[in-house]
Amino acid sequence: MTRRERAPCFEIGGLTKIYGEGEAAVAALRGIDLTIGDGELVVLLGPSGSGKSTFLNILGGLDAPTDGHVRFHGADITKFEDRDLTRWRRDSVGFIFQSYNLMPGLTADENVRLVTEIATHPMPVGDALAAVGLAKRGKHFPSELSGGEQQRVAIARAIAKRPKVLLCDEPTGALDSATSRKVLEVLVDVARKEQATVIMVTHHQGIAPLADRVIRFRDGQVEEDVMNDNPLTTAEIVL
Ligand SMILES: Nc1ncnc2c1ncn2[C@@H]1O[C@H](COP(=O)(O)OP(=O)(O)OP(=O)(O)O)[C@@H](O)[C@H]1O
Repeated sequence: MTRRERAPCFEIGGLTKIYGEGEAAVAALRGIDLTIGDGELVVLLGPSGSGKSTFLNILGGLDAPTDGHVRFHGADITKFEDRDLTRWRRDSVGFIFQSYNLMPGLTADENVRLVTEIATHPMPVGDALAAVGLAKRGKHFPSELSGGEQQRVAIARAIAKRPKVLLCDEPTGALDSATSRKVLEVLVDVARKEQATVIMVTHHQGIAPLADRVIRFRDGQVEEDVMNDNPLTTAEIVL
């Protein structure tokens, strides 16, 4: 599907984030204008400190901008009361981080259940683990799983609530290339099947050809924004 055919998921305008004040002020985002379509798979690249994580955190309602708007299906999430923002985040957004953030004292099943118990339309825990190829590992604790398996549990946890949006910050940052490929395959596969909008921050240029669109940040601004009408599969990319 091309950009013209997609309904807008996020409409972002004048997005600005300044941390600190006076001499210590750091401008992390300097007026970002972007429209991201429903179901789009976006890879976000850019040097360290260019504002990628800040952008992702604001889109996911984890941080507030200094100025600008973020409309999600028409509603400006930056204007939401805390309670509405929390509910929106809980219902609509799945996060996947480089550090898997699993609860070490809970099994894979229990880690996923933490989310399904509070979600509005969750999938069964077993289905979420099956979707990431870990149907038989539900009774295992994180310490009994490899890094790639732990990240797949984190993906299962993120997709189990059937989020409209998946925000991924360096999801393969801690993984070797073979494991990265497996994790990306699961991520892309479930995102396409569930028709989630996926925004993936990475330092790894090799991941970019997977995306429908590649956006590059520099100094808190969009330096480049390129559509890709023929994304490669995870088997085809060079990692
Ligand atoms: N809580 C904070 N307080 C002050 N400055 C911050 C804070 N968070 C981020 N920054 C600054 O904002 C700028 C953008 O940071 P951000 O983490 O968004 O960049 P990034 O592109 O994700 O970097 P990396 O690739 O290294 O993760 C950086 O200069 C950073 O030092």
